[in-house]
Amino acid sequence: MPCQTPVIVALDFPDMSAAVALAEQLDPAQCRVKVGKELFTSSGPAVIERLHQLGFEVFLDLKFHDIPNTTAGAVSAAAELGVWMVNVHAGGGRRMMEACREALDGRRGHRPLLTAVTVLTSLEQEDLLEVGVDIEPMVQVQRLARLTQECGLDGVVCSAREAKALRSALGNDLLLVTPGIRPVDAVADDQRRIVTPLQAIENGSSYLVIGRPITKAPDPAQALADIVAELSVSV
Ligand SMILES: O=c1ccn([C@@H]2O[C@H](COP(=O)(O)O)[C@@H](O)[C@H]2O)c(=O)[nH]1
Repeated sequence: MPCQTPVIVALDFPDMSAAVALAEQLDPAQCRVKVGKELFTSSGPAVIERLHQLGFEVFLDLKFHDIPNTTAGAVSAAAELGVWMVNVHAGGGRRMMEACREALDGRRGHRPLLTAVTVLTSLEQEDLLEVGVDIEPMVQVQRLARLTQECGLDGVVCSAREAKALRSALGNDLLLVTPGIRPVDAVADDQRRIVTPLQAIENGSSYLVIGRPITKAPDPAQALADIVAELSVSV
């Protein structure tokens, strides 16, 4: 059965056996899964294949950021793996994002969704200032989201704090993929621009990326079920 919820569980584990052990506790009808830099670096395409065998759609979250030719090749390689979504950094610029979109459009067969990271959810205004971006995260996110939309990508990765403003500025077609999700009683960890699951949906998020509040819970399946139950009043 295809996934019925907007939840994407981040499988941030050091190896394939730990990631698969967690995934086996989850139901592919209740969530998609995300493979990031740690897991993919340790395990490679084999972990994607195994997660597909378990019935999950996979978001390959490698946040490619390089020159256009290199990045277009990387997203094409991700498409070969059959992943559901792949992403780049919007900070790579217009020509990079257009090259990636064109590479996927020119493919035969499976085409993953292509999204671009705007401002990482671990960053706040002081962090941006230190790297020479002297504006609020909200303004920088809107600037990069507009550029992403102009380049014809499917969506952006942002905080759900920015979702409402993006919906009014850019409409309903752009997918808003939002990490930094924390249930009310959860710790923020290294995240800074956090939002609860229900508030994220109310703000206009398309997908909620949730890692530690589920994967580090005593009962991950129950933690996921609790979040899905919270959302079912609004989805
Ligand atoms: O801006 C971003 C982009 C990606 N992420 C990724 O999402 C998960 C969040 O995990 P939590 O344990 O729920 O904090 C993680 O894999 C990040 O690499 C993000 O947090 N923010």
